This record gives sequence, C-alpha cells and structure tokens, in this order.
Amino acid sequence: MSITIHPSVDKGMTPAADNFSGGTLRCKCSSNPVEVSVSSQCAHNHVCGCTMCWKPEGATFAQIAVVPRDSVKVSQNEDKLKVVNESAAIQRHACNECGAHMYGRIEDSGHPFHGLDFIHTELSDEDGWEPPQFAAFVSSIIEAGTNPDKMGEIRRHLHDQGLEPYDCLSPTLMDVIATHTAKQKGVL
Ligand SMILES: N[C@@H](CCC(=O)N[C@@H](CS)C(=O)NCC(=O)O)C(=O)O
Ligand SMILES: [Zn+2]
Ligand SMILES: [Zn+2]
Repeated sequence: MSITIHPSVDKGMTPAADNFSGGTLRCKCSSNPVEVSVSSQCAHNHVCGCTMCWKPEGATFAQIAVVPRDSVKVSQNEDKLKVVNESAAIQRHACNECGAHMYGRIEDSGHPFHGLDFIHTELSDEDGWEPPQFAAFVSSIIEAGTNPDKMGEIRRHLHDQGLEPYDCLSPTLMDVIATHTAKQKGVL
C-alpha cells in the first residue's frame, strides 16, 4: 500500500526559488476567501504529525513553516478568522467557514519562537517556497488514528523522502529552544 504524507510531499517537492519573497495565502472557501499576504520566504518548513496543526483533506501530516510576524498581513475577509484554541501557545487563526488555519501567532514574548508566525505554504499559489526539511511529532499521527504497526514503514518512507523523522522538533530547533531556556535561567 502506498504511503501518503501530505500533497506537497507526495507530488514531489520542488526546491526553493532564489530571491523568493513570499506570496498570498488563501483559505479554501469558494467565495469570500480569507487572504493573508506574506512578504518573506519561509524558514524551517517541515511536516508536523501533531493533532493541533491544520491538515488539508486526507493528509496524514500538516506542512508548516515560520516567517517573521511583521511579514504577515491579513488582506481580505479578516472577519472570518477565529482563534482555534486560546490556551495554546500558538494562536491558530482559522477561517470559521472552511477551517483552514491562516497563520499561527505566539503572543507570549518569553516564548523561544516569539516574533515568528506559523504558516501553511500550500495555501499559496506561488511556487518557490522553501520545501519541507524534516518531519516533526511523527509519533503523534497515532493520536489521529494511524495504526501503530505502520510507524516503521512511515518513518522509513519519510527518511527516504529526505524528511528525517523526529518525535519532537528537529535537533536544530530543539537546540534553539534549549539555548533560550538556558539564557532565561542565566546558566548560559
Ligand atoms: N501529541 C500532541 C503534540 C502537540 C504539540 O506539542 N504540538 C507541537 C507542534 S505544533 C507544539 O509545539 N504545539 C504548541 C501549540 O500548538 O501551541 C498532539 O498531537 O496533539
Ligand atoms: Zn475559508
Ligand atoms: Zn503541529
């Protein structure tokens, strides 16, 4: 049986374009879509298996990246946006009609990723976004119903696609978080 990860991965990932400077994210509504303009290339793009990140229909993983929050502007139909879970660290602003998450923002200024917004680049028609670099929160797909017996095969497939599987974030991002914590504690 063939393994599906996310449409952007399954159809074959394309490399980032040189000098790419963003695009417009559009929700799935056929009329009055929410539009968000992003004036920056993204970074740390990855697939995420957690149950909190938005996934397109049928996808096992979400695809999610960060951009500077100053580069994110809601340009159309902002009134349709609603925060999915006010108590989560990442405030996911979703369209209240189609459910697509348009951007996730961290309001806590002490959070290691404060200043970065989370976006799903497949909501944009522009080509040239940085493709996913790794797979995060892989074990969490079990929480959404994936058979645990399939995990070996899925991890192997992710690795073969160049998306190293991790059950938290990548070592680079885990080091960023730990460095931030160490500085806050004054041990670094
Ligand atoms: N096993 C949990 C993991 C959730 C989780 O920790 N997600 C990560 C990756 S997006 C996170 O940083 N969440 C913080 C947040 O959503 O505010 C699930 O699948 O719901
Ligand atoms: Zn919508
Ligand atoms: Zn996630």
